Amino acid sequence: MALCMKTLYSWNRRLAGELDYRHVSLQVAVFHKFSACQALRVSAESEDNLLHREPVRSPAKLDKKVRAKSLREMPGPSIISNVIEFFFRDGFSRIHEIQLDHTQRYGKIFKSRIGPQLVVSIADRDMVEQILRLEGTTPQRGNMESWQEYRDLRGRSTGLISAEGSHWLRMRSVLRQLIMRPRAVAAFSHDVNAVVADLVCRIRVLRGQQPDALTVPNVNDLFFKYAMESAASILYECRLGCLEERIPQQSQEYIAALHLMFSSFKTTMYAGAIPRWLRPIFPKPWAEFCHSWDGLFKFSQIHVDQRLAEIQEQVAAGQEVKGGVLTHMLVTLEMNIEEIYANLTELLLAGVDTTSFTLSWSAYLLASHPQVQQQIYEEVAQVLGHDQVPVAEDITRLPLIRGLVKETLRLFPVLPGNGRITQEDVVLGGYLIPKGTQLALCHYTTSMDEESFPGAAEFRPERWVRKDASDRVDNFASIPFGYGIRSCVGRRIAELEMYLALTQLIQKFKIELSPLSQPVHARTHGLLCPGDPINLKFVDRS
Ligand code: HEM
Repeated sequence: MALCMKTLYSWNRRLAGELDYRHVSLQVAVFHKFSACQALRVSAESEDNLLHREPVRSPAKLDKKVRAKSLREMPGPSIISNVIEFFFRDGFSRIHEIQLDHTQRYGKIFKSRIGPQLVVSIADRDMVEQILRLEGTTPQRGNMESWQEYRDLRGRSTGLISAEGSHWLRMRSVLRQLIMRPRAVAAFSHDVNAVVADLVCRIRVLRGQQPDALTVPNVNDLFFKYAMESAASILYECRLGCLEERIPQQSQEYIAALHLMFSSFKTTMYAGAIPRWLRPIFPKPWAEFCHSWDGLFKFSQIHVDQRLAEIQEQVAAGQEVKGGVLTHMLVTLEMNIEEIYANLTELLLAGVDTTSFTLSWSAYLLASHPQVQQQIYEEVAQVLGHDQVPVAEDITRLPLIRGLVKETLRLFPVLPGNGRITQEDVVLGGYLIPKGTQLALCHYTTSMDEESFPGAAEFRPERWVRKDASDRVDNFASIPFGYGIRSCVGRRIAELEMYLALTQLIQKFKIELSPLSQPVHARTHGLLCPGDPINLKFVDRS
């Protein structure tokens, strides 16, 4: 399955009659999308080189006695079957299902190829672990050429998602200090709770507008605004007004730019896939791609500049400068101003849809499983009573709330797959994988593995609750935030936002399916998202 982007690219190139595949610029505009597609790679080596690399004895790190097979011997779907799957059977919206299907057909390691491009998909917990544990200091996910091209064009910096090598490492170490340390993130509880309070008010307003006075239609729209507002309150240290009746113009423009980036699958895909020389003939995708980035950067710049001006005024008045993430960045200048713009842009971009889809799925799963919801409610009521507002420290006493989020992300991993480029030769599943190969880590498939998760199709948050200290519930079969040095830098922020919102929603409301709701199925639109609107009733607990 690991093929969607390549397939598309190749298709375009074939249509154009171009046969030189060597400088493929296959990239998706949005990193999360691209990871989910699992297919974007610019091979440093031609397919010939990769496929005909002679089988060798395994490298020293791996089993020395086993003779490794070459990639030529690895099974996988043919080019033509992928073209049919993706272009004639709407494969782009079923990437997660195709991942499962290909694993069943070809095994837990298989290759997909188009021309010189090759992706090796891995759908095995232990192999995923092996790869991620072998990572060096600056792991690479995949090619980010069109992101880089936009930044070069506008004289912008790369941020954490798009940067590589030592530049990435330097910025990562700054951000890690600011948003990954548990104590630093716990300090944001108050800001996030202010947004949760607005979310609760908004739910009351929205349901009041419905005939039954209970239903909130399309909860993802609401959770999108919550995720954006709460991420901005932490990162930009200000409120955007997304949960107000009338959203301020500036925030509306940002939402439009974000929607353009995320919702327009074609924009993000074709921008990277269409070769530069074809842009005069098909100008729209690249133009939309740039337009969307312009909007996202503009928004960050306005907020960063605003905070900078405030700090300058405080300094001029001899006042002490206090603040959070942005203030720290602006005062210490461990990153230059362009890097600050770029990182805030990319952090917000990465943090909104991911969190809002997970919240939507969690609410949907709770509504579909009233007994599980009751169990979690009882835990919340026991620990916090009916009106104590939770803070980060309380979450350790709410194992089922944590289990709820983990189980939601196991069933609906927002990124159903992720990418890595091998930085040295490795032997994996008996095959020699040469340095420079694009790997697709099939997280959706490993999450559904019965051996790792008995009753894998069932929603069981309690499976994540440790019975005692020796009970190991974490494993590489479900790593929704990735693993290791290049894992999600926003994980703790996302978790805080989700824990605090879900705890209060469960405390205040009984969440039920609305009769307006049809069963909701997942589809891939870059990320794994609800394929239909989720309409839920929020019934007051009191
Ligand atoms: C449910 C919510 C989220 C999920 C499931 C998620 C998942 C992921 C995953 C799987 C990766 C790739 C990790 C890897 O390659 O090993 C990633 C990277 C990243 N995420 Fe998240 N994410 C979420 C929320 C957020 C939030 C709220 C932010 C920002 C505040 C954020 C910012 C980022 C950034 C900047 C990267 C790139 C890190 C790097 O390359 O160093 N994410 N995320």
